[in-house]
Amino acid sequence: MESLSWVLEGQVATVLIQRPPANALASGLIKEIDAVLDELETNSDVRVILLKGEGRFFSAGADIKEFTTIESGEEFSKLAKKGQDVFERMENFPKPIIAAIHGAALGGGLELAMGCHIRLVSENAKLGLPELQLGLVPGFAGSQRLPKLVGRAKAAEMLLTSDPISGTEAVQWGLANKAYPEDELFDKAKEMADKIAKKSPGAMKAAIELLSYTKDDRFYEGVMRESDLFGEVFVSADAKEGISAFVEKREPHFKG
Ligand SMILES: C/C=C/C(=O)SCCNC(=O)CCNC(=O)[C@H](O)C(C)(C)COP(=O)(O)OP(=O)(O)OC[C@H]1O[C@@H](n2cnc3c(N)ncnc32)[C@H](O)[C@@H]1OP(=O)(O)O
Repeated sequence: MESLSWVLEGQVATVLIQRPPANALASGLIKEIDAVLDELETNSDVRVILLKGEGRFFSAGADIKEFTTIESGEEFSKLAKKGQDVFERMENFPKPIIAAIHGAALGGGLELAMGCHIRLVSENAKLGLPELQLGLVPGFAGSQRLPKLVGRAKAAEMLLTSDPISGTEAVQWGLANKAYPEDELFDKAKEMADKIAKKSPGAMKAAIELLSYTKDDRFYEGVMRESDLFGEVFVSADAKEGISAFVEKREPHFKG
């Protein structure tokens, strides 16, 4: 694997995203996450998974530079579907997955974190879905998971303003479980992972299966619609402007 590694400490597998400078989720990295899940699922020494990012951020989202190489809306929708499937697999994964988020979890990075069962954050982390700043919409099920966690009004604010919230706010808003000073985050996350790892694997698997019944058919309809709209919006002139503006490090000017 190029951008992902994992190490077993006790019964906890710590998975590290290693794709400098921003741990951007290129399509290859999403496939690597899927492949790592295969390994972790069958390895009976692994009881709990702790996911974190190397460097300055957890993950700054899908790889915006890779977007410039995608030509059709269909291809873009396909990219979204792959991310949706992998993050859905994570949410239903038979072993608990904890995200330890420092720096930033933006766009696809936050969608990855929302696919985890528990989110621990640094107080100063930035969490958001800034896709509209690029002339896009979320594509990895964020449009459906975020309102379930924070409610529709706060999700609307986060989507429409593109402004991130801090780790401290994320806990107040129900998006994250606990916030810590950044230098304590990984130790605290490992402590929680070790505690959970002592539980019965069979009971943990059953508990996770039970949690999945809180999602209804509308969620899956919304996720399908999201990948369609992700592709439709991508072919607009505004999306081209938003993506170019990011690459050129300037403000976008959307004409509609
Ligand atoms: C379906 C999913 C869709 C999506 O996920 S769309 C993407 C949503 N994410 C975003 O829009 C976040 C974009 N990034 C940012 O807002 C900022 O960056 C940060 C807040 C994460 C960090 O800001 P700062 O500390 O000022 O650093 P910096 O110079 O902007 O970034 C460092 C390097 O990282 C690259 N980078 C950051 N995010 C991404 C990304 N998402 N895809 C590709 N590259 C990214 C930059 O370009 C730059 O690189 P260089 O040093 O070569 O100029």
